[in-house]
Amino acid sequence: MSATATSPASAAVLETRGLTKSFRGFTAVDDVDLSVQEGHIHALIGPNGAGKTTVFNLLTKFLPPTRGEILYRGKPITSLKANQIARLGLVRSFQISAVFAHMTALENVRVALQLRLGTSFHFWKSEKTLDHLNERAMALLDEVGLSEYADTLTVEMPYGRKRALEVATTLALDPVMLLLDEPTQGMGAEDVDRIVALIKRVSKGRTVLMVEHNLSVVSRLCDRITVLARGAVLAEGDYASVSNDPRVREAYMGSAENDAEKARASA
Ligand SMILES: Nc1ncnc2c1ncn2[C@@H]1O[C@H](COP(=O)(O)OP(=O)(O)OP(=O)(O)O)[C@@H](O)[C@H]1O
Repeated sequence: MSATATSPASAAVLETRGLTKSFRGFTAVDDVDLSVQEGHIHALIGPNGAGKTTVFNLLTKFLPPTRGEILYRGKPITSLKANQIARLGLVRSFQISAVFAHMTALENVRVALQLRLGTSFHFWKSEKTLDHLNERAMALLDEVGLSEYADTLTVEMPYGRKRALEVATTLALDPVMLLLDEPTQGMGAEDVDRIVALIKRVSKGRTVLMVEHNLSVVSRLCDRITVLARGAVLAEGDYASVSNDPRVREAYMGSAENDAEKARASA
């Protein structure tokens, strides 16, 4: 989606300016300027230790920055807490703890819907309200392809399906923007394909920022990619441009060499 000529800044949903995080003198994230455009699926990639998780944790308020600013639709949100940005529509997904193992898939989505509505217990005693909730929860399960798992205990669901359930519980919060932390981590090829299709589907009308190691997933899904190396932005662009960038190739190779060196040293 391109910015209009008159208001180029207004198309950014999430931005950072000079975002920096130091851990006892070690700068893990160094002066990062990021701009995620409305409607994009944007990936944060980079070799091991590049600072991806730290940036993600800063954006989702799991960590406070040492310096810099975070803006949502042009307004500073640097000092807001995770629940406050969730209320603005910025919702983090893919935390396996976000679903309750001993509840069914349907119950999990219903709890997420109740959390969003946040109304009193008394309110939930109405049969009509409960019916409405069940309907909405079933629709969300259907959206992520889990209708047939509605009455299955989460603990008994295959790993890939649990992650799809997390997407359903996230959608229950009605996000404007989804923040996904390694959505295909630990998955086999079949589950990866399913999650790719799912992210494509649920990204319609939304903005997505994801940290992802699997470059094939990134190439299939993402409109824009920011490559981090040693805490700083090394390159940015679409998949073709960043994957052909010699600096990006070198950063990945360098990290592979470092890993090999570490492995040799510890052998
Ligand atoms: N709490 C912390 N205390 C000290 N150093 C940290 C902390 N968290 C991260 N780091 C360091 O910051 C750097 C960036 O780490 P981060 O986990 O953000 O990288 P990453 O790109 O997500 O890596 P990976 O792909 O391996 O998950 C690393 O050198 C890491 O050791």
